[in-house]
Amino acid sequence: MPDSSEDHVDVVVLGLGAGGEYAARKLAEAGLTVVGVEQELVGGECPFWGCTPSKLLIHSAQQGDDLARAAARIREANHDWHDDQHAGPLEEAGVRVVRGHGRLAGPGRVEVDGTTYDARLGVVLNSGTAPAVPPIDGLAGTPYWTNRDVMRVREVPASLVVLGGGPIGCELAQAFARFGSRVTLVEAEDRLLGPEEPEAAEVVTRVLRADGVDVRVGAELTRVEHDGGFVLEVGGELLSAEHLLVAVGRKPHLDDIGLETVGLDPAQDQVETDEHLRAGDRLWAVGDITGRGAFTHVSLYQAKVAVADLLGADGPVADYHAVSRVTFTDPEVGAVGLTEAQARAAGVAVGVGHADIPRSARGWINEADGIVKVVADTDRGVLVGGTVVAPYGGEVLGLLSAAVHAEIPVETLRGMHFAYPTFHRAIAAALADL
Ligand SMILES: Cc1cc2nc3c(=O)[nH]c(=O)nc-3n(C[C@H](O)[C@H](O)[C@H](O)COP(=O)(O)OP(=O)(O)OC[C@H]3O[C@@H](n4cnc5c(N)ncnc54)[C@H](O)[C@@H]3O)c2cc1C
Ligand SMILES: NC(=O)c1ccc[n+]([C@@H]2O[C@H](COP(=O)([O-])OP(=O)(O)OC[C@H]3O[C@@H](n4cnc5c(N)ncnc54)[C@H](O)[C@@H]3O)[C@@H](O)[C@H]2O)c1
Repeated sequence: MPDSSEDHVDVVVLGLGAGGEYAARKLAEAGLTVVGVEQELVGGECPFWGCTPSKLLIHSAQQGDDLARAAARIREANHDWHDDQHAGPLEEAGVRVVRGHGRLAGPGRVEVDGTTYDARLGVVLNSGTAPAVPPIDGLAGTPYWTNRDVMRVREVPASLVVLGGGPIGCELAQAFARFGSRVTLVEAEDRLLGPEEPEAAEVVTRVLRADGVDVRVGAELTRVEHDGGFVLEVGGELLSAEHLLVAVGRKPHLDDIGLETVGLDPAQDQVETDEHLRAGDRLWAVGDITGRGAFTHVSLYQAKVAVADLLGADGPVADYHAVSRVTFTDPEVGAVGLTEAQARAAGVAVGVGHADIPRSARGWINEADGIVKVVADTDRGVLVGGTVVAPYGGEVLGLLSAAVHAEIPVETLRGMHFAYPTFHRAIAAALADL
């Protein structure tokens, strides 16, 4: 048996996260020979350690279920961390799923365990990210949790320190507080959910505190010790906790995939792509590694664009002016497009409108906290961004997403019928405030 072999195919998809899985299936269904390379579980982070299990934890915590029920539903949803429900449909569509670590080996070429796949049309890179772990004194070697570990937890820790006040930290701090843990949330910057509107961060800070979370912003974790439990030095103070969850961002899988063989820098933290998601000669990139928003729906959106390009179809080009995102705290933080600060930095003639959810009829009835904020381009008379913090804020966001995406004139939006008494009616108040 030779040590190495070569195989000729139409397309190799390197990494089968959300976008890679979609692209591989669609390209195979279009009649191409497709190899999909995956080193862990087909489907990637979202179904096994990301979106789905975290939302199951959050839902159970909100319902007042115990953690054991959430844990059982997580195992049921992801088949006990088996990827049969992802790999099976791919193989049925004709994708050859190759298990192992893939590396680019020149334009259109991918090497996996001694076999080189030469892809006539090219390679779709979807290698995604892993949890980032900061170089904090004493942290390495302790049994800290990342999002990978926390989805397997079956017993509520008496106390939990969450490091990082981004979406993962805020969502899980609230869920564990509601399960009964004593939670401390430690954020280095001066507010939670840094990239989102400060008004949204204020609400989230308030509701987390109301849930009993000790929210510490502008706080630095400088030293970690573990001896049965954790002892953590935060701003000179010693905190003890049964567990520590590290949620300080993501590290892209880019340094060990042969980027240098296609003329790209393996030390870069994202892959530049054009409007067709092309990243180089016979190379496309989709998902978190493109730096266009680390969200499943962005990965899927990009994969659709890349597939159209690979098939030579007169398909859509990638457009990011109305990227939506939701942080699934209670209340949810839904946002689309630019924040006020981003719009000002982009030189937009900014107009801003606010509404407070508690002052709306539905907010008062439901005793709900939250805000609506809309950001307009006053020269063009359209919204360029919007944020809704409200119960079902991610659903209410749909109206603002359509408005920003389709550039519906503000005057047209103001003329709509807004049903009474709904949360989305607060958008009318924010538009009136512009
Ligand atoms: C806790 C958590 C909650 C989240 N919640 C949400 C949410 O509610 N909504 C939302 O939109 N997003 C959410 N996200 C983000 C979402 O999970 C990602 O944006 C999504 O997974 C898309 O990632 P991706 O397509 O870039 O690839 P990934 O899911 O990262 O998958 C990449 C795949 O490539 C494989 N791979 C990497 N390198 C190689 C190699 N060299 N050879 C072979 N295989 C390789 C990996 O094993 C992996 O399976 C959450 C993330 C986390 C961690
Ligand atoms: N609902 C959703 O869509 C959802 C949910 C979870 C995660 N995600 C995605 O996953 C990605 C990762 O999420 P995340 O929350 O880990 O990352 P993040 O980068 O969004 O937030 C990390 C936070 O940790 C803080 N931080 C960094 N180093 C720190 C330190 N040493 N001490 C204290 N704080 C520190 C940062 O200031 C930041 O606020 C995000 O980009 C997000 O897009 C999405």
